[in-house]
Amino acid sequence: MNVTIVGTGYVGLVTGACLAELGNNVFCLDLDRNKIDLLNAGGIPIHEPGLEEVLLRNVEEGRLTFSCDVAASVAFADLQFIAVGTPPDEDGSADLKYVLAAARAIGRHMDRFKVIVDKSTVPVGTAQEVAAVVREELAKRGREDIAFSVASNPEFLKEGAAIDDFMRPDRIVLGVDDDEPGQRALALLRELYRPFNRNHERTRVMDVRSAEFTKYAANAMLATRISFMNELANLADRVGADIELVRQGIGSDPRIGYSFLYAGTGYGGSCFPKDVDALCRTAQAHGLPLQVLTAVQRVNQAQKHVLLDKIRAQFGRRLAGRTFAVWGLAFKPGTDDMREAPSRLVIGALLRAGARVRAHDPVAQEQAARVLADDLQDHPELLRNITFVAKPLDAVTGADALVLLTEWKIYKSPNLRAMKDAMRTSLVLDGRNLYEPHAMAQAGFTYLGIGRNNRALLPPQQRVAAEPSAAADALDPAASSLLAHQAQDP
Ligand SMILES: NC(=O)c1ccc[n+]([C@@H]2O[C@H](COP(=O)([O-])OP(=O)(O)OC[C@H]3O[C@@H](n4cnc5c(N)ncnc54)[C@H](O)[C@@H]3O)[C@@H](O)[C@H]2O)c1
Ligand SMILES: O=c1ccn([C@@H]2O[C@H](COP(=O)(O)OP(=O)(O)O[C@H]3O[C@H](CO)[C@@H](O)[C@H](O)[C@H]3O)[C@@H](O)[C@H]2O)c(=O)[nH]1
Repeated sequence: MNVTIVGTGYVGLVTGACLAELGNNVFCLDLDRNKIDLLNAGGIPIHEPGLEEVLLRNVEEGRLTFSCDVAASVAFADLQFIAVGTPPDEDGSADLKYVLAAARAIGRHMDRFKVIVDKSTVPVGTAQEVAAVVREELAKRGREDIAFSVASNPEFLKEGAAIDDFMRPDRIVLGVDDDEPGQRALALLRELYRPFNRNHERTRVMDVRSAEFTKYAANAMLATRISFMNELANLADRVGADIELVRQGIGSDPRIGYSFLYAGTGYGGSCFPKDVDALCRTAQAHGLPLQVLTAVQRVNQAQKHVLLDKIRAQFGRRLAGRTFAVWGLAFKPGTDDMREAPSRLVIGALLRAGARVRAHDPVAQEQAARVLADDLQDHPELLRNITFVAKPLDAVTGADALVLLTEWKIYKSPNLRAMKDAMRTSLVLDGRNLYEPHAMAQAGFTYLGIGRNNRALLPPQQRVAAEPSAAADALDPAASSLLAHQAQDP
Protein backbone atom coordinates (compact mmCIF):
# COMPACT_ATOMS: atom_id res chain seq x y z
CA MET A 1 0.00 0.00 0.00
CA ASN A 2 1.01 3.63 -0.37
CA VAL A 3 1.24 5.51 2.92
CA THR A 4 2.17 9.09 3.79
CA ILE A 5 3.53 9.96 7.21
CA VAL A 6 3.42 13.62 8.16
CA GLY A 7 6.14 14.37 10.74
CA THR A 8 9.41 12.45 10.74
CA GLY A 9 10.24 12.46 14.45
CA TYR A 10 10.48 9.47 16.82
CA VAL A 11 7.04 8.18 15.94
CA GLY A 12 6.87 9.19 12.29
CA LEU A 13 10.30 7.81 11.44
CA VAL A 14 9.76 4.49 13.20
CA THR A 15 6.25 4.11 11.76
CA GLY A 16 7.49 4.92 8.26
CA ALA A 17 10.48 2.60 8.48
CA CYS A 18 8.46 -0.31 9.88
CA LEU A 19 5.61 0.04 7.39
CA ALA A 20 8.16 0.10 4.56
CA GLU A 21 9.83 -2.98 6.03
CA LEU A 22 6.51 -4.80 5.56
CA GLY A 23 6.54 -3.99 1.85
CA ASN A 24 4.53 -0.75 1.75
CA ASN A 25 5.67 2.36 -0.13
CA VAL A 26 6.10 5.13 2.40
CA PHE A 27 6.47 8.86 1.88
CA CYS A 28 7.80 10.64 4.99
CA LEU A 29 7.11 14.36 5.05
CA ASP A 30 8.74 16.86 7.37
CA LEU A 31 8.98 20.64 7.23
CA ASP A 32 12.40 20.57 8.88
CA ARG A 33 14.67 20.82 5.85
CA ASN A 34 17.80 19.88 7.86
CA LYS A 35 16.18 16.68 9.06
CA ILE A 36 15.10 15.68 5.55
CA ASP A 37 18.53 16.51 4.11
CA LEU A 38 20.19 14.45 6.82
CA LEU A 39 17.90 11.48 6.15
CA ASN A 40 18.43 11.75 2.41
CA ALA A 41 22.17 11.76 3.02
CA GLY A 42 21.87 8.45 4.91
CA GLY A 43 22.04 10.05 8.37
CA ILE A 44 19.64 9.47 11.26
CA PRO A 45 18.43 12.30 13.49
CA ILE A 46 17.75 10.14 16.59
CA HIS A 47 19.33 7.26 18.43
CA GLU A 48 16.98 4.30 18.32
CA PRO A 49 18.33 0.72 18.40
CA GLY A 50 17.76 -1.14 15.14
CA LEU A 51 16.34 1.86 13.29
CA GLU A 52 19.36 2.58 11.10
CA GLU A 53 19.41 -0.87 9.56
CA VAL A 54 15.69 -0.82 8.69
CA LEU A 55 15.90 2.73 7.31
CA LEU A 56 18.91 2.10 5.10
CA ARG A 57 17.49 -1.15 3.71
CA ASN A 58 14.14 0.35 2.80
CA VAL A 59 15.58 3.53 1.31
CA GLU A 60 17.92 1.43 -0.79
CA GLU A 61 15.10 -0.81 -1.94
CA GLY A 62 13.07 2.23 -2.95
CA ARG A 63 10.17 1.86 -0.51
CA LEU A 64 10.99 4.83 1.70
CA THR A 65 11.19 8.49 0.62
CA PHE A 66 11.91 11.61 2.67
CA SER A 67 10.75 14.99 1.45
CA CYS A 68 9.56 18.49 2.37
CA ASP A 69 7.17 18.57 -0.61
CA VAL A 70 3.68 18.84 0.87
CA ALA A 71 1.76 18.61 -2.42
CA ALA A 72 3.65 15.45 -3.38
CA SER A 73 3.09 13.88 0.05
CA VAL A 74 -0.67 14.47 -0.13
CA ALA A 75 -0.88 13.14 -3.68
CA PHE A 76 1.17 10.05 -2.78
CA ALA A 77 -1.36 8.09 -0.70
CA ASP A 78 -4.98 7.72 0.37
CA LEU A 79 -3.70 7.02 3.88
CA GLN A 80 -2.25 10.17 5.49
CA PHE A 81 -0.84 9.58 8.98
CA ILE A 82 -0.30 12.65 11.15
CA ALA A 83 2.63 12.02 13.51
CA VAL A 84 3.70 15.56 14.40
CA GLY A 85 4.46 16.77 17.92
CA THR A 86 1.78 17.72 20.45
CA PRO A 87 3.87 19.61 23.03
CA PRO A 88 2.35 21.08 26.17
CA ASP A 89 0.78 24.48 25.82
CA GLU A 90 1.44 27.08 28.51
CA ASP A 91 -1.45 25.80 30.64
CA GLY A 92 -0.42 22.14 30.26
CA SER A 93 -3.02 21.22 27.64
CA ALA A 94 -1.86 19.65 24.37
CA ASP A 95 -0.89 22.24 21.80
CA LEU A 96 -2.56 21.16 18.56
CA LYS A 97 -1.02 23.75 16.27
CA TYR A 98 1.20 21.25 14.44
CA VAL A 99 -1.60 18.72 14.07
CA LEU A 100 -4.03 21.28 12.72
CA ALA A 101 -1.40 22.77 10.38
CA ALA A 102 -0.74 19.28 9.01
CA ALA A 103 -4.49 18.72 8.57
CA ARG A 104 -4.86 22.07 6.84
CA ALA A 105 -2.07 21.21 4.41
CA ILE A 106 -3.79 17.93 3.56
CA GLY A 107 -7.12 19.71 3.02
CA ARG A 108 -5.44 22.30 0.83
CA HIS A 109 -3.91 19.75 -1.53
CA MET A 110 -6.22 16.72 -1.62
CA ASP A 111 -8.07 15.99 -4.80
CA ARG A 112 -9.57 12.57 -4.00
CA PHE A 113 -10.78 10.49 -1.04
CA LYS A 114 -8.36 10.49 1.91
CA VAL A 115 -8.15 8.81 5.25
CA ILE A 116 -6.44 11.12 7.72
CA VAL A 117 -5.10 9.13 10.63
CA ASP A 118 -4.21 10.87 13.89
CA LYS A 119 -1.21 8.94 15.21
CA SER A 120 -0.03 11.81 17.38
CA THR A 121 -1.28 11.72 20.95
CA VAL A 122 -4.24 14.09 20.89
CA PRO A 123 -7.04 14.95 23.32
CA VAL A 124 -10.54 13.59 22.92
CA GLY A 125 -12.35 15.56 20.25
CA THR A 126 -9.27 16.35 18.14
CA ALA A 127 -10.40 14.24 15.18
CA GLN A 128 -13.46 16.46 14.98
CA GLU A 129 -11.24 19.56 14.93
CA VAL A 130 -9.05 17.99 12.25
CA ALA A 131 -12.13 17.22 10.16
CA ALA A 132 -13.39 20.81 10.56
CA VAL A 133 -10.08 22.24 9.35
CA VAL A 134 -9.99 19.91 6.34
CA ARG A 135 -13.60 20.80 5.47
CA GLU A 136 -12.70 24.49 5.69
CA GLU A 137 -9.84 24.06 3.23
CA LEU A 138 -12.00 22.04 0.84
CA ALA A 139 -14.71 24.72 1.02
CA LYS A 140 -12.17 27.43 0.15
CA ARG A 141 -11.50 25.57 -3.09
CA GLY A 142 -15.15 24.71 -3.69
CA ARG A 143 -14.28 21.01 -3.36
CA GLU A 144 -16.77 19.95 -0.70
CA ASP A 145 -17.49 16.99 -2.99
CA ILE A 146 -14.27 15.24 -1.94
CA ALA A 147 -14.99 12.66 0.76
CA PHE A 148 -12.62 11.95 3.62
CA SER A 149 -12.55 10.39 7.07
CA VAL A 150 -10.49 11.14 10.15
CA ALA A 151 -9.46 8.06 12.15
CA SER A 152 -7.55 7.70 15.41
CA ASN A 153 -4.66 5.25 15.64
CA PRO A 154 -2.65 6.17 18.72
CA GLU A 155 0.90 4.90 19.03
CA PHE A 156 2.13 2.99 22.08
CA LEU A 157 5.82 2.48 21.24
CA LYS A 158 8.51 3.15 23.85
CA GLU A 159 11.71 4.91 22.95
CA GLY A 160 14.70 2.60 23.06
CA ALA A 161 12.47 -0.35 22.09
CA ALA A 162 10.50 1.40 19.37
CA ILE A 163 11.13 -0.97 16.45
CA ASP A 164 10.24 -4.00 18.50
CA ASP A 165 7.16 -2.34 19.99
CA PHE A 166 5.95 -1.30 16.56
CA MET A 167 6.62 -4.64 14.94
CA ARG A 168 5.14 -6.67 17.82
CA PRO A 169 2.39 -4.48 19.22
CA ASP A 170 0.31 -5.59 22.20
CA ARG A 171 -2.64 -3.98 20.49
CA ILE A 172 -3.50 -1.78 17.54
CA VAL A 173 -6.20 0.70 18.47
CA LEU A 174 -8.33 1.92 15.59
CA GLY A 175 -10.93 4.58 16.20
CA VAL A 176 -13.25 5.08 13.24
CA ASP A 177 -16.59 6.67 12.50
CA ASP A 178 -19.69 4.62 11.83
CA ASP A 179 -20.48 6.30 8.51
CA GLU A 180 -19.50 5.14 5.02
CA PRO A 181 -16.17 7.07 4.81
CA GLY A 182 -15.39 5.76 8.32
CA GLN A 183 -15.94 2.18 7.22
CA ARG A 184 -13.78 2.77 4.13
CA ALA A 185 -11.11 4.07 6.49
CA LEU A 186 -11.44 0.96 8.63
CA ALA A 187 -11.07 -1.32 5.61
CA LEU A 188 -7.86 0.43 4.54
CA LEU A 189 -6.38 0.41 8.03
CA ARG A 190 -7.28 -3.25 8.56
CA GLU A 191 -5.50 -4.07 5.32
CA LEU A 192 -2.43 -2.06 6.34
CA TYR A 193 -2.21 -3.74 9.74
CA ARG A 194 -3.13 -7.26 8.51
CA PRO A 195 0.49 -8.55 8.80
CA PHE A 196 0.48 -7.76 12.54
CA ASN A 197 -2.52 -10.01 13.18
CA ARG A 198 -1.27 -13.30 11.78
CA ASN A 199 -0.67 -14.91 15.15
CA HIS A 200 -3.76 -13.49 16.80
CA GLU A 201 -6.05 -10.51 16.35
CA ARG A 202 -4.43 -7.47 17.90
CA THR A 203 -6.71 -4.83 16.48
CA ARG A 204 -9.23 -3.14 18.75
CA VAL A 205 -11.80 -1.21 16.78
CA MET A 206 -13.76 1.46 18.59
CA ASP A 207 -15.25 4.89 18.14
CA VAL A 208 -12.83 7.75 17.60
CA ARG A 209 -13.27 9.42 20.99
CA SER A 210 -12.64 6.18 22.88
CA ALA A 211 -9.48 5.57 20.83
CA GLU A 212 -8.19 9.06 21.60
CA PHE A 213 -8.98 8.52 25.28
CA THR A 214 -7.34 5.06 25.36
CA LYS A 215 -3.91 6.56 24.65
CA TYR A 216 -4.11 8.98 27.58
CA ALA A 217 -5.59 6.33 29.86
CA ALA A 218 -2.68 3.98 29.13
CA ASN A 219 0.00 6.57 29.88
CA ALA A 220 -1.88 7.81 32.93
CA MET A 221 -2.13 4.27 34.35
CA LEU A 222 1.60 3.64 33.83
CA ALA A 223 2.53 7.00 35.34
CA THR A 224 0.29 6.23 38.31
CA ARG A 225 2.09 2.96 38.99
CA ILE A 226 5.42 4.77 38.98
CA SER A 227 4.32 7.60 41.29
CA PHE A 228 2.67 5.07 43.59
CA MET A 229 5.93 3.15 43.91
CA ASN A 230 8.01 6.31 44.28
CA GLU A 231 5.85 7.46 47.15
CA LEU A 232 6.08 4.05 48.82
CA ALA A 233 9.86 4.06 48.23
CA ASN A 234 10.19 7.26 50.19
CA LEU A 235 8.21 5.68 53.01
CA ALA A 236 10.40 2.57 52.78
CA ASP A 237 13.41 4.82 53.41
CA ARG A 238 11.76 6.10 56.58
CA VAL A 239 10.63 2.75 57.94
CA GLY A 240 13.74 0.82 56.96
CA ALA A 241 12.32 -1.45 54.26
CA ASP A 242 13.73 -2.20 50.81
CA ILE A 243 11.35 -1.15 48.02
CA GLU A 244 12.98 -3.58 45.58
CA LEU A 245 12.03 -6.52 47.77
CA VAL A 246 8.57 -5.03 48.17
CA ARG A 247 8.28 -4.63 44.37
CA GLN A 248 9.08 -8.29 43.87
CA GLY A 249 6.77 -9.25 46.68
CA ILE A 250 3.78 -7.51 45.17
CA GLY A 251 4.69 -8.11 41.51
CA SER A 252 4.36 -11.85 41.96
CA ASP A 253 0.61 -11.32 42.28
CA PRO A 254 -0.58 -11.62 38.66
CA ARG A 255 -3.20 -8.97 39.34
CA ILE A 256 -0.35 -6.55 39.95
CA GLY A 257 2.53 -7.83 37.76
CA TYR A 258 6.16 -6.72 37.78
CA SER A 259 6.16 -4.08 35.04
CA PHE A 260 6.44 -0.37 35.60
CA LEU A 261 6.88 -0.65 39.34
CA TYR A 262 10.48 0.55 39.52
CA ALA A 263 11.04 3.38 41.94
CA GLY A 264 13.47 6.01 40.70
CA THR A 265 14.02 9.69 40.21
CA GLY A 266 10.58 10.31 38.73
CA TYR A 267 9.31 9.66 35.25
CA GLY A 268 10.55 11.85 32.41
CA GLY A 269 10.52 11.75 28.64
CA SER A 270 8.35 13.39 26.06
CA CYS A 271 5.16 11.53 26.94
CA PHE A 272 4.18 10.80 30.56
CA PRO A 273 4.69 14.31 31.97
CA LYS A 274 2.89 16.07 29.14
CA ASP A 275 0.17 13.47 28.65
CA VAL A 276 -0.79 13.31 32.33
CA ASP A 277 -0.88 17.10 32.35
CA ALA A 278 -3.02 17.22 29.22
CA LEU A 279 -5.50 14.66 30.58
CA CYS A 280 -5.79 16.68 33.79
CA ARG A 281 -6.49 19.78 31.67
CA THR A 282 -9.15 17.95 29.67
CA ALA A 283 -10.80 16.85 32.90
CA GLN A 284 -10.69 20.37 34.33
CA ALA A 285 -12.23 21.75 31.16
CA HIS A 286 -15.09 19.30 31.68
CA GLY A 287 -15.54 20.29 35.32
CA LEU A 288 -14.24 17.00 36.70
CA PRO A 289 -10.72 17.50 38.10
CA LEU A 290 -8.88 14.18 38.32
CA GLN A 291 -7.72 13.84 41.89
CA VAL A 292 -5.60 10.71 41.51
CA LEU A 293 -3.73 12.03 38.49
CA THR A 294 -3.20 15.42 40.07
CA ALA A 295 -1.46 13.62 42.92
CA VAL A 296 0.50 11.49 40.46
CA GLN A 297 1.93 14.64 38.88
CA ARG A 298 2.69 16.22 42.24
CA VAL A 299 4.49 13.12 43.50
CA ASN A 300 6.53 12.99 40.28
CA GLN A 301 7.60 16.62 40.59
CA ALA A 302 8.78 16.02 44.13
CA GLN A 303 10.50 12.75 43.21
CA LYS A 304 12.79 14.55 40.81
CA HIS A 305 14.28 16.29 43.87
CA VAL A 306 14.77 13.19 46.01
CA LEU A 307 18.38 12.59 44.97
CA LEU A 308 19.21 16.24 45.58
CA ASP A 309 17.70 15.92 49.05
CA LYS A 310 19.88 12.88 49.68
CA ILE A 311 22.93 14.77 48.44
CA ARG A 312 22.09 17.63 50.75
CA ALA A 313 21.62 15.24 53.66
CA GLN A 314 25.14 13.94 53.06
CA PHE A 315 27.01 17.16 52.33
CA GLY A 316 24.88 19.78 53.99
CA ARG A 317 24.82 22.97 51.96
CA ARG A 318 28.50 22.76 51.11
CA LEU A 319 28.35 21.66 47.52
CA ALA A 320 30.57 24.38 46.07
CA GLY A 321 33.88 22.88 45.08
CA ARG A 322 32.62 19.30 45.26
CA THR A 323 32.84 17.08 42.22
CA PHE A 324 29.93 14.84 41.27
CA ALA A 325 30.17 12.02 38.77
CA VAL A 326 26.93 11.53 36.86
CA TRP A 327 26.23 8.27 35.05
CA GLY A 328 23.38 8.52 32.57
CA LEU A 329 21.91 11.66 31.02
CA ALA A 330 19.11 10.47 28.71
CA PHE A 331 15.64 10.16 30.30
CA LYS A 332 15.91 6.39 29.90
CA PRO A 333 18.31 3.86 28.39
CA GLY A 334 18.30 3.19 24.65
CA THR A 335 17.72 6.78 23.57
CA ASP A 336 19.48 10.13 23.31
CA ASP A 337 16.21 11.91 24.13
CA MET A 338 16.72 14.50 26.86
CA ARG A 339 13.11 15.73 27.04
CA GLU A 340 12.17 15.99 30.75
CA ALA A 341 15.24 13.94 31.70
CA PRO A 342 15.78 14.02 35.49
CA SER A 343 19.50 14.60 34.79
CA ARG A 344 18.71 18.14 33.66
CA LEU A 345 17.26 19.10 37.00
CA VAL A 346 19.94 17.33 39.06
CA ILE A 347 22.90 18.64 37.04
CA GLY A 348 21.41 22.12 36.83
CA ALA A 349 21.01 22.25 40.61
CA LEU A 350 24.52 20.93 41.27
CA LEU A 351 26.11 23.43 38.89
CA ARG A 352 24.08 26.29 40.33
CA ALA A 353 25.25 25.23 43.78
CA GLY A 354 28.85 25.68 42.64
CA ALA A 355 29.66 22.00 42.24
CA ARG A 356 31.55 20.45 39.37
CA VAL A 357 30.04 17.63 37.31
CA ARG A 358 31.79 14.90 35.36
CA ALA A 359 29.15 13.30 33.19
CA HIS A 360 28.96 10.15 31.12
CA ASP A 361 26.26 8.76 28.83
CA PRO A 362 26.83 6.23 26.06
CA VAL A 363 24.80 8.18 23.47
CA ALA A 364 23.21 11.35 24.86
CA GLN A 365 26.22 13.56 25.63
CA GLU A 366 25.83 15.78 22.59
CA GLN A 367 22.10 16.30 23.18
CA ALA A 368 22.76 16.85 26.88
CA ALA A 369 25.33 19.57 26.19
CA ARG A 370 22.79 21.29 23.96
CA VAL A 371 19.85 21.20 26.39
CA LEU A 372 21.97 22.10 29.42
CA ALA A 373 23.28 25.16 27.57
CA ASP A 374 19.65 26.09 27.06
CA ASP A 375 18.65 25.37 30.67
CA LEU A 376 21.55 27.46 32.00
CA GLN A 377 21.12 30.41 29.68
CA ASP A 378 21.01 32.74 32.67
CA HIS A 379 24.40 31.43 33.96
CA PRO A 380 26.34 30.26 30.89
CA GLU A 381 29.62 30.47 32.84
CA LEU A 382 28.48 27.45 34.91
CA LEU A 383 28.85 25.26 31.84
CA ARG A 384 32.61 25.46 32.39
CA ASN A 385 32.04 23.24 35.44
CA ILE A 386 30.64 20.28 33.54
CA THR A 387 32.91 17.89 31.69
CA PHE A 388 31.64 15.10 29.45
CA VAL A 389 33.90 12.06 29.59
CA ALA A 390 34.40 9.06 27.34
CA LYS A 391 34.25 6.28 29.93
CA PRO A 392 32.24 5.73 33.12
CA LEU A 393 35.43 5.33 35.14
CA ASP A 394 36.70 8.70 33.91
CA ALA A 395 33.62 10.30 35.45
CA VAL A 396 34.19 8.91 38.95
CA THR A 397 37.87 9.77 39.05
CA GLY A 398 38.37 12.24 41.90
CA ALA A 399 34.62 12.50 42.50
CA ASP A 400 33.04 13.11 45.89
CA ALA A 401 30.02 11.05 44.88
CA LEU A 402 28.58 9.09 42.01
CA VAL A 403 25.02 9.92 41.00
CA LEU A 404 23.44 7.29 38.76
CA LEU A 405 20.48 8.60 36.77
CA THR A 406 19.91 6.27 33.79
CA GLU A 407 20.13 2.50 34.00
CA TRP A 408 22.20 1.90 30.86
CA LYS A 409 23.52 -1.67 30.60
CA ILE A 410 27.10 -0.42 30.70
CA TYR A 411 26.59 0.68 34.33
CA LYS A 412 25.16 -2.63 35.53
CA SER A 413 28.36 -4.42 36.55
CA PRO A 414 31.03 -1.84 37.20
CA ASN A 415 34.46 -2.74 38.53
CA LEU A 416 33.76 -1.73 42.14
CA ARG A 417 37.36 -1.91 43.22
CA ALA A 418 38.55 0.35 40.40
CA MET A 419 35.65 2.68 41.14
CA LYS A 420 36.46 2.90 44.81
CA ASP A 421 40.14 3.53 44.13
CA ALA A 422 39.30 6.28 41.66
CA MET A 423 36.77 8.13 43.82
CA ARG A 424 37.68 10.68 46.46
CA THR A 425 34.77 9.62 48.66
CA SER A 426 32.96 6.34 48.26
CA LEU A 427 29.40 7.62 48.13
CA VAL A 428 27.03 6.22 45.52
CA LEU A 429 23.57 7.70 44.99
CA ASP A 430 21.69 5.24 42.84
CA GLY A 431 18.64 6.87 41.28
CA ARG A 432 17.65 3.64 39.53
CA ASN A 433 18.28 1.03 42.21
CA LEU A 434 20.70 -0.74 39.93
CA TYR A 435 22.97 -2.11 42.65
CA GLU A 436 22.54 -4.37 45.63
CA PRO A 437 22.87 -2.40 48.86
CA HIS A 438 24.52 -5.34 50.61
CA ALA A 439 27.16 -5.83 47.88
CA MET A 440 27.86 -2.11 47.76
CA ALA A 441 28.28 -1.93 51.52
CA GLN A 442 30.62 -4.92 51.40
CA ALA A 443 32.68 -3.22 48.70
CA GLY A 444 33.08 -0.27 51.07
CA PHE A 445 30.64 2.17 49.53
CA THR A 446 28.13 4.33 51.29
CA TYR A 447 25.19 3.40 49.13
CA LEU A 448 21.92 5.28 48.89
CA GLY A 449 19.27 4.02 46.53
CA ILE A 450 15.64 5.07 46.26
CA GLY A 451 13.68 3.40 49.04
CA ARG A 452 16.47 0.98 49.90
CA ASN A 453 17.65 2.41 53.16
CA ASN A 454 17.23 -0.97 54.77
CA ARG A 455 18.78 -0.72 58.17
CA ALA A 456 19.45 -4.43 58.32
CA LEU A 457 21.69 -4.23 55.27
CA LEU A 458 23.43 -0.90 55.49
CA PRO A 459 26.12 0.30 57.82
CA PRO A 460 24.97 3.20 60.00
CA GLN A 461 24.61 6.28 57.85
CA GLN A 462 27.66 8.43 57.99
CA ARG A 463 27.99 11.91 56.74
CA VAL A 464 30.79 12.22 54.21
CA ALA A 465 33.93 12.79 56.21
CA ALA A 466 36.05 14.68 53.74
CA GLU A 467 35.59 18.44 53.86
CA PRO A 468 35.63 20.55 50.72
CA SER A 469 38.43 23.00 50.22
CA ALA A 470 38.29 26.17 52.30
CA ALA A 471 37.74 28.30 49.21
CA ALA A 472 34.69 26.29 48.38
CA ASP A 473 33.15 26.63 51.81
CA ALA A 474 31.29 29.83 51.01
CA LEU A 475 28.01 28.66 49.58
CA ASP A 476 26.98 30.17 46.30
CA PRO A 477 23.89 32.27 47.24
CA ALA A 478 22.01 31.05 44.17
CA ALA A 479 22.65 27.52 45.35
CA SER A 480 21.43 28.13 48.85
CA SER A 481 18.16 29.63 47.66
CA LEU A 482 17.70 26.78 45.21
CA LEU A 483 18.28 24.17 47.85
CA ALA A 484 15.99 25.97 50.29
CA HIS A 485 13.33 26.02 47.60
CA GLN A 486 13.78 22.34 47.04
CA ALA A 487 13.43 21.65 50.71
CA GLN A 488 9.99 23.20 50.63
CA ASP A 489 8.92 21.40 47.48
CA PRO A 490 6.00 19.06 48.17
N1 LIG B 1 8.23 9.82 21.27
C1 LIG B 1 7.51 8.77 21.64
O1 LIG B 1 8.02 7.82 22.19
C2 LIG B 1 6.03 8.72 21.36
C3 LIG B 1 5.36 7.49 21.49
C4 LIG B 1 3.98 7.46 21.24
C5 LIG B 1 3.30 8.61 20.86
N2 LIG B 1 4.00 9.78 20.75
C6 LIG B 1 3.26 10.96 20.27
O2 LIG B 1 3.53 11.09 18.87
C7 LIG B 1 3.60 12.47 18.49
C8 LIG B 1 4.95 12.75 17.86
O3 LIG B 1 5.94 12.60 18.85
P1 LIG B 1 7.50 12.54 18.47
O4 LIG B 1 8.23 12.25 19.71
O5 LIG B 1 7.68 11.67 17.28
O6 LIG B 1 7.73 14.08 18.02
P2 LIG B 1 9.05 14.75 17.41
O7 LIG B 1 9.12 16.10 17.98
O8 LIG B 1 10.20 13.82 17.54
O9 LIG B 1 8.71 14.84 15.85
C9 LIG B 1 7.71 15.62 15.29
C10 LIG B 1 8.12 16.01 13.87
O10 LIG B 1 7.03 16.63 13.20
C11 LIG B 1 7.55 17.63 12.35
N3 LIG B 1 6.46 18.54 11.97
C12 LIG B 1 5.83 19.47 12.74
N4 LIG B 1 4.85 20.06 12.05
C13 LIG B 1 4.84 19.49 10.83
C14 LIG B 1 4.02 19.65 9.68
N5 LIG B 1 3.00 20.52 9.64
N6 LIG B 1 4.29 18.91 8.58
C15 LIG B 1 5.29 18.03 8.58
N7 LIG B 1 6.09 17.81 9.66
C16 LIG B 1 5.86 18.54 10.76
C17 LIG B 1 8.67 18.26 13.15
O11 LIG B 1 9.58 18.96 12.32
C18 LIG B 1 9.28 16.99 13.79
O12 LIG B 1 10.31 16.46 12.98
C19 LIG B 1 3.30 13.25 19.77
O13 LIG B 1 1.93 13.50 19.83
C20 LIG B 1 3.69 12.28 20.88
O14 LIG B 1 2.99 12.52 22.07
C21 LIG B 1 5.34 9.87 20.96
O1 LIG C 1 9.04 1.19 36.36
C1 LIG C 1 9.34 2.25 35.77
C2 LIG C 1 9.21 2.41 34.37
C3 LIG C 1 9.54 3.64 33.79
N1 LIG C 1 9.99 4.65 34.57
C4 LIG C 1 10.30 5.96 33.95
O2 LIG C 1 9.19 6.37 33.17
C5 LIG C 1 9.62 7.17 32.08
C6 LIG C 1 9.01 6.67 30.79
O3 LIG C 1 9.56 5.42 30.46
P1 LIG C 1 8.99 4.52 29.27
O4 LIG C 1 7.55 4.38 29.41
O5 LIG C 1 9.79 3.29 29.22
O6 LIG C 1 9.40 5.40 28.00
P2 LIG C 1 8.60 6.26 26.93
O7 LIG C 1 9.38 6.14 25.67
O8 LIG C 1 8.32 7.60 27.49
O9 LIG C 1 7.20 5.48 26.66
C7 LIG C 1 5.97 5.86 27.26
O10 LIG C 1 5.36 6.92 26.56
C8 LIG C 1 5.13 6.65 25.15
C9 LIG C 1 4.60 7.92 24.53
O11 LIG C 1 3.25 8.12 24.77
C10 LIG C 1 4.14 5.49 25.05
O12 LIG C 1 3.89 5.21 23.69
C11 LIG C 1 4.73 4.26 25.76
O13 LIG C 1 3.78 3.20 25.70
C12 LIG C 1 5.03 4.64 27.20
O14 LIG C 1 5.64 3.54 27.86
C13 LIG C 1 11.14 7.12 32.10
O15 LIG C 1 11.62 8.30 32.70
C14 LIG C 1 11.45 5.92 32.97
O16 LIG C 1 12.68 6.04 33.63
C15 LIG C 1 10.13 4.50 35.94
O17 LIG C 1 10.54 5.42 36.65
N2 LIG C 1 9.80 3.29 36.50
